[in-house]
Amino acid sequence: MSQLKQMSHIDSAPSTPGKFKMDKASYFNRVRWHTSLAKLAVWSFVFLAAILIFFFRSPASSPIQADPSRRSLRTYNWGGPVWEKRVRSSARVRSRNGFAVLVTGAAGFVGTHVSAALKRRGDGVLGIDNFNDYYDPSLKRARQALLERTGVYIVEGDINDETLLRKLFEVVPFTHVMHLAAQAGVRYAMENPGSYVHSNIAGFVNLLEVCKSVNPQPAIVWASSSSVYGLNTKVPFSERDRTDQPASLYAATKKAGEEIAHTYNHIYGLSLTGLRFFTVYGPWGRPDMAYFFFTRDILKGKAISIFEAANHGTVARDFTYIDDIVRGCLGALDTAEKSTGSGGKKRGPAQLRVFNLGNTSPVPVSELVSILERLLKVNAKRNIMRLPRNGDVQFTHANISYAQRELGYKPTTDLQSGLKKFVRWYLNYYSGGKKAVE
Ligand SMILES: O=C(O)[C@H]1O[C@H](OP(=O)(O)OP(=O)(O)OC[C@H]2O[C@@H](n3ccc(=O)[nH]c3=O)[C@H](O)[C@@H]2O)[C@H](O)[C@@H](O)[C@@H]1O
Repeated sequence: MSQLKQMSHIDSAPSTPGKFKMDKASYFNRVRWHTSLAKLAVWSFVFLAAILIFFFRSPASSPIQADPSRRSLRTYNWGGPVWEKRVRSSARVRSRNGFAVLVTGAAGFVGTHVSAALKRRGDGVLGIDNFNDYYDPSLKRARQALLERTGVYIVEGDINDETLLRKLFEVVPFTHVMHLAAQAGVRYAMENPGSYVHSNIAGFVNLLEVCKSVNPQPAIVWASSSSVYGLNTKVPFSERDRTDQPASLYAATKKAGEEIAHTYNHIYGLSLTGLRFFTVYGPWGRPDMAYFFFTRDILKGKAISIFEAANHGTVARDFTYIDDIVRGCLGALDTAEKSTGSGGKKRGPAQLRVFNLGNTSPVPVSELVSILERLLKVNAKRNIMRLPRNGDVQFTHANISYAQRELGYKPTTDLQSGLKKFVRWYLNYYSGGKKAVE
């Protein structure tokens, strides 16, 4: 700065002492020099501002705009002695013969409930979740806070991050993995197909790659879906039925997951149990599911679309309450045999299972709405619509005898009782419990 001042002073000094002669060329040069300096400063500022706006733009608020590639570009902070201590402490087993379980998708609906239940009974639990914005991430943060109070730590990261997964297994020799991280939702698959491939296929393969190579290999229980039954018409759906006509890309990725599980079991001796969940609902549920947004819209006085099939055919679901699903998940973990491989090689045949976890009593969607109307004491504005061709199937109905026999699975909650608990939670969570439930 002082150098600059000095230079300009020397430049403006009269060439002949006593006579000040204006040197036009040097004056204009100086003015030009100042102007270009100002221009440079302005352009640098604009350029910097553009870069800042690009990087710190707020994320897309609607799930429809969410971009999985942007999600996968996110970097997460992990590592260091304090972090490792937290991981170890969360995964510490506190009961005799308890498990050390890595729960993927721990900030998700089922993940939160399963993690809490495992922790309650003394198992060590560590969660991992990428907190993506498919639906309101603040709900995921609230679930995280809930789990933190019970001593479950959720590592923020993606199941596609191999380095992170390897690190987790280095810090904790997990005996089990409860794999619930997934891109869920049947209809959204038409809008963002890449996110299903990213989470349900690439993410699953990455997880299995890590699991097959660690010693000891963990046993894996993971979430498949009732949607693999696709366009089947024979009910109730049995695990022995065909699953080769999926109606959505979501269903196709879950079906692919079942085949991928077969491969890793066959080649590497990984113990794998797939659970076909049937439309799980309950407190802390997913806002993209019909029972959840019907509740929100009915309360707002907004019309809801109720789907029906051709010729006024009923659309129905085998809605399954979260606590029943949690019992099924724990039953699957408790009966999972050890993986048989080591050093990335199979050493003997390993367990491979698939179970339906449903309620065995399908309820028409119109009946679901009637129950909600009674609980909320508000009449819904019903807009009856033909079932769109965007991945939905007309009905689901689980045969659960295999899970009953092998896992001791026995659902006990009917839709009316389960929705009552959901509505109570919903009103409490969103409006401070001001509205009453019958
Ligand atoms: O069972 C499963 O495997 C799947 O269950 C649900 O999928 P879905 O049964 O389609 O659940 P919702 O999206 O909540 O729909 C429930 C019912 O409401 C109907 N619906 C949905 C939306 C709407 O606007 N109107 C309407 O009538 C659907 O056709 C369906 O019959 C989940 O969203 C999937 O992630 C899960 O894998």
